[in-house]
Amino acid sequence: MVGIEKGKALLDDLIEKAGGCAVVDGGFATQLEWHGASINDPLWSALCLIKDPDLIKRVHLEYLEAGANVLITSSYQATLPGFLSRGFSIEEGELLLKKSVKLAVEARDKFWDAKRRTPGNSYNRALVAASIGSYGAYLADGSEYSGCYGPHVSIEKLKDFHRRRLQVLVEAGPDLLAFETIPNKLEAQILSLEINLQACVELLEEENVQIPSWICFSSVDGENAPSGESFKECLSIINKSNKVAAVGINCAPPHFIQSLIQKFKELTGKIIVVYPNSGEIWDGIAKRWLPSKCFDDNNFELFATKWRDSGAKLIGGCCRTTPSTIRAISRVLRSDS
Ligand SMILES: C[S+](C)CC[C@H](N)C(=O)O
Ligand SMILES: N[C@@H](CCS)C(=O)O
Ligand SMILES: [Zn+2]
Repeated sequence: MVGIEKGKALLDDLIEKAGGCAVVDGGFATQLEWHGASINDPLWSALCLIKDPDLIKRVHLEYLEAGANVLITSSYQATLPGFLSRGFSIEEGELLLKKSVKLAVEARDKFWDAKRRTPGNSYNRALVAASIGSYGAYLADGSEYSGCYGPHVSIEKLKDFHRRRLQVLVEAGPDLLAFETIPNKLEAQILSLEINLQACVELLEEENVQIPSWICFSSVDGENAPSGESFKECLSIINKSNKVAAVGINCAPPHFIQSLIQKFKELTGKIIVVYPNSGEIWDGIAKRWLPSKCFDDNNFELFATKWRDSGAKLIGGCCRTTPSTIRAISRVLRSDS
């Protein structure tokens, strides 16, 4: 087995060994902030790649200790234009992107080595998913939750935005790519193969990416992508790509998840991945989380089994969830698998 099939087998194996449902980590930026990192910045969590890489590794280790089977890298808002605007050269920006994968791989390997030395352990090595935040994340105006990219954003522009970062992250050697908070069909479209759609010869195909991806959407109404486009439309495009192993929802309120899993089950045969936020709402202008209908760790524990029973095979948390949330999810999924 080679290339993409080998990568998919690695993911299937992880899920199987985890008892049918593997655990994704939780809010990465949230935990950085809990440790005192100041990330109110256009680079958001990626600022720590410059300022405090040791903290990034520490947070990855905390999520592994909490039971995460998949680590998502610190590259959500790490982009070459973002680094260039801070005075870095292209080469330096590319090194920062690579560093995001390196830090997660080092944490994963350190944790795995320690576990392997424990007699009688049945620990399975975690996978590293390189985060690729949406164009809206880079814009840093909250548009990953609205899908409003304005009239001048074409498929070509989005492909140009994603292409080099995708190449660099793949070269750094993660196990998976995690496209996060995709808010509209146009952006999903560039990530998968749909030869007959507009000018779109899709990026994963063009770049002949040999590791599997997941594509996760945000949602603000619990039924559609934030742009208002239906998930039926979005998934019909993604379903045609063999490069995409899993689809799902991230950073949406947790009370939307159950019905969205049921909807996705009807629309795709791909692995379903869900990692909602706490239910708080991001105010992209004020740059802060507003309280709303929230889940605490007990709710996550209660709902994780329901989400698994509905068909999700990768479950974790996104913004405003912490290692304690992941510990609760991991404990409940392990105890009755
Ligand atoms: C997942 S959101 C909370 C990340 C931050 C956002 N892109 C911003 O920069 O405002
Ligand atoms: N994985 C991202 C958040 C996506 S909304 C991070 O915490 O950096
Ligand atoms: Zn999030």
